Amino acid sequence: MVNLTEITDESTICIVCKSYAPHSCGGCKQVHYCNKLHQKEHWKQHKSECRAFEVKSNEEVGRYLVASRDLNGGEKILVENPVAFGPKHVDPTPVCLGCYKPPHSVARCLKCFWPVCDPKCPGLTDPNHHGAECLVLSLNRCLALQPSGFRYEIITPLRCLLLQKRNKKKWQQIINMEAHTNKRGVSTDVYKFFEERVVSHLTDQYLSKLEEGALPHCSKDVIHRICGILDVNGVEIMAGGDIELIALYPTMYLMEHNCVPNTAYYFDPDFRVVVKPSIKISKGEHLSTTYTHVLWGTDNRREHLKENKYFSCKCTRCKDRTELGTYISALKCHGLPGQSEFCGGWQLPEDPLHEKSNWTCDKCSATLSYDEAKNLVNMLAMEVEKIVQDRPSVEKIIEFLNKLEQLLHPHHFHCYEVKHLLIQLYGHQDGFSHNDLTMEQINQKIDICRDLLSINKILDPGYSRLSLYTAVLMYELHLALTELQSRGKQSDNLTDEAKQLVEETIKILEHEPANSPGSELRTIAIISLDKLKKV
Ligand SMILES: C[S@@+](CC[C@H](N)C(=O)[O-])C[C@H]1O[C@@H](n2cnc3c(N)ncnc32)[C@H](O)[C@@H]1O
Repeated sequence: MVNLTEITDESTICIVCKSYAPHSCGGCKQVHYCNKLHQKEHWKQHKSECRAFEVKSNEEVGRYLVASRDLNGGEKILVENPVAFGPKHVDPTPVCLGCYKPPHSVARCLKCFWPVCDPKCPGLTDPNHHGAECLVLSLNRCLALQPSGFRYEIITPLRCLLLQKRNKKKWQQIINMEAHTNKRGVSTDVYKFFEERVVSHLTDQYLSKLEEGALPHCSKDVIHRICGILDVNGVEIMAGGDIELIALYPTMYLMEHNCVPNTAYYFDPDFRVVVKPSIKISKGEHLSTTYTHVLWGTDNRREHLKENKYFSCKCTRCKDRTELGTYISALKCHGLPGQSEFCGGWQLPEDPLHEKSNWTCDKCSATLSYDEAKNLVNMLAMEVEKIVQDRPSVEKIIEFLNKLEQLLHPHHFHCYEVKHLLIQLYGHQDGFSHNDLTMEQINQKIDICRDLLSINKILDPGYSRLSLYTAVLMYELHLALTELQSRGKQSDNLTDEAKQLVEETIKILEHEPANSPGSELRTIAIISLDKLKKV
């Protein structure tokens, strides 16, 4: 029978001498020491980094983080390892459970028979990766011999459950996270979904085969709670290629949501997270991140947050009809019925914090119902999705864009997406290489890039969430400026700007995971910068 207590605990390491470190800094709890002497020795260096924030709480948000001193863009305010991580509990990517690379088509773990990259993958016996859960998965090897015997959704919940034996502190950290269980009752769709996909399968196929008392807390309620905790607090990690994982971090999860976040984060190859301010943060300000997509309109963002994170966002961007002057949700006003001339105004939600607000024009008295506005945007969403998937000719995209701009503000998120596609095809599609473009087309590409960059600057001032979008815009803008130069539009300013744009592209993509589109663009940008320097 499996003895789960035999699996060893991790130790923390002294920052000074790398030996076992049972003490942590009382201020930030982020740095560990073997003894008081090393802590004292390290204080001179540590004091400027210590205690970047404190934990506070209020009724509306629960716990949140507040800057305990003025914070500058570059500094690391939090570096921490995950308490648990693994394949996503919803739509997981099949991975080798030892190293999270794609599994080999026939290689199997020799104990539990789950797919792996190589039976000798070191992570398979490491309890911080596959080692612990392998003991439980081995209890049902017969299932692993069936073609659909691997339900990756259960892995991360199982890893969380196993912490009650392996590391009580981490177990407490997880189980104390918010799960919004009261909004995920038995009759809800979310409950039914997890009951079917995770809870029953994990219980019936594996946990029921454990010795009685091997895992004291493994009832269906506890597993549902863990699924809620992963939904509400889990952070998605792009682990290279198309692989996405999910992780729970012991402090980072306390950061509240804001639709214009003031922090950015990235992961190192061991999934340690590093959080930095993306803009200057003054003492007393709340530290925030974004739980949703920055380029969605207010209605979509708030709906997503309500459904998945169980709160109604009331941030400055959500409160403002124009979304900080970007007009990213605005529709073109077509005036009052019977009116032949356009008033030149924009239809915006009358009260964006009201779930089904009417839309009113900012110039005339024309009004749209919530449903009329929503139906129009949803109908166009399908057309935009098709265009983005099919990537038709540049001519077709321009034609579609003209149609969109008859109905929407040129900054509307649908127009944004189509324009972002257009600037990647202008200069690269057959017959539209930069050489082939007319001056009008090059100038159009330049104008679109500048316009979209100005939106990104407002909605994501520190490039924390739109790094790839921004980097593509900067790189494409540099290509268009370089083409202008090559046509004899000599100007030192153009060269300087092109160089700065490539330098910025490289910087923005600094922490992109290997083999991702971001890291590929970064490599291309490094080569381009080299060429520009030679010119
Ligand atoms: C990842 S947790 C953050 C930590 C949480 N406040 C706690 O005390 O455990 C996400 C939850 O915090 C709350 N929250 C985060 N940002 C919020 C915001 N801007 N407004 C209201 N509630 C928020 C919501 O309950 C949300 O589901």
